[in-house]
Amino acid sequence: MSIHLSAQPGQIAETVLLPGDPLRATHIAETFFDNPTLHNTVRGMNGYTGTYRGQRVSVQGTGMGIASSMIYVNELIQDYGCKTLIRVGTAGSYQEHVHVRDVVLAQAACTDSNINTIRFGAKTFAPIADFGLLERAARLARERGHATHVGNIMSSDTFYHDDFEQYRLWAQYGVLAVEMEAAGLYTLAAKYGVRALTILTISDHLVTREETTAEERQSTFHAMIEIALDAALGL
Ligand SMILES: O=P(O)(O)O[C@H]1O[C@H](CO)[C@@H](O)[C@H]1O
Ligand SMILES: O=c1cc[nH]c(=O)[nH]1
Repeated sequence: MSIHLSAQPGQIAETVLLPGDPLRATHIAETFFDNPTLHNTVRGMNGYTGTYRGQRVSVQGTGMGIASSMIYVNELIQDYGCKTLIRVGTAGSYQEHVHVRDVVLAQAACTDSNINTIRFGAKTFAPIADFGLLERAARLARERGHATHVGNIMSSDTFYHDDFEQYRLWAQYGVLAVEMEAAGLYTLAAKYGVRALTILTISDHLVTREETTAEERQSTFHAMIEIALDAALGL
């Protein structure tokens, strides 16, 4: 047991998928895992372990934002020995050519969060994905023909910005989309020497203002989940 997870030692697999939404965790376990067992309900943050194509795998909801998700990532690595952490999340597109339902593989994550100012002061740290995982995921996405983009994203502490248009600066620098956790995940993965990747599905569009429903966000977006599970096979 850790402070925020009630799983017993050994109950969580070395590979963990990390959706922000705990109900997406339930959906993933029920749809993709064989023999899933629920190992956490503390704070309603559902976590399950099962097998996928014969390999043990877990899924753990992290809540929204870097602050919440880093608590789970810390405990999964330090208390449960997890080695491969793949976030499967939703994101808002910053770019006209990155459409709703497209997949984004986050090669790196900018952030407006203070997490790395606290660590590194005025010097900046570049939070990046594990290259091996990224390469596997990119190959799988290409083979499956799913509209997929690889590049930089923004992990923001703020969902509702006072100035909606502030995203345009990041868009000018080629940032593809915004979510709220990847920079924290990548930073902790670097600190502890484990693999991490963030795979996102575009759920809404800051340029066109197109949106998906909460139901779609919770239970569809299967392409990214299959890419995440298959990219981790054999690791
Ligand atoms: O769909 P999830 O994984 O929660 O990810 C995105 O959705 C939430 C905001 O609606 C934030 O957590 C953001 O990162
Ligand atoms: O953080 C997020 C997630 C989805 N859509 C957004 O606009 N922001």
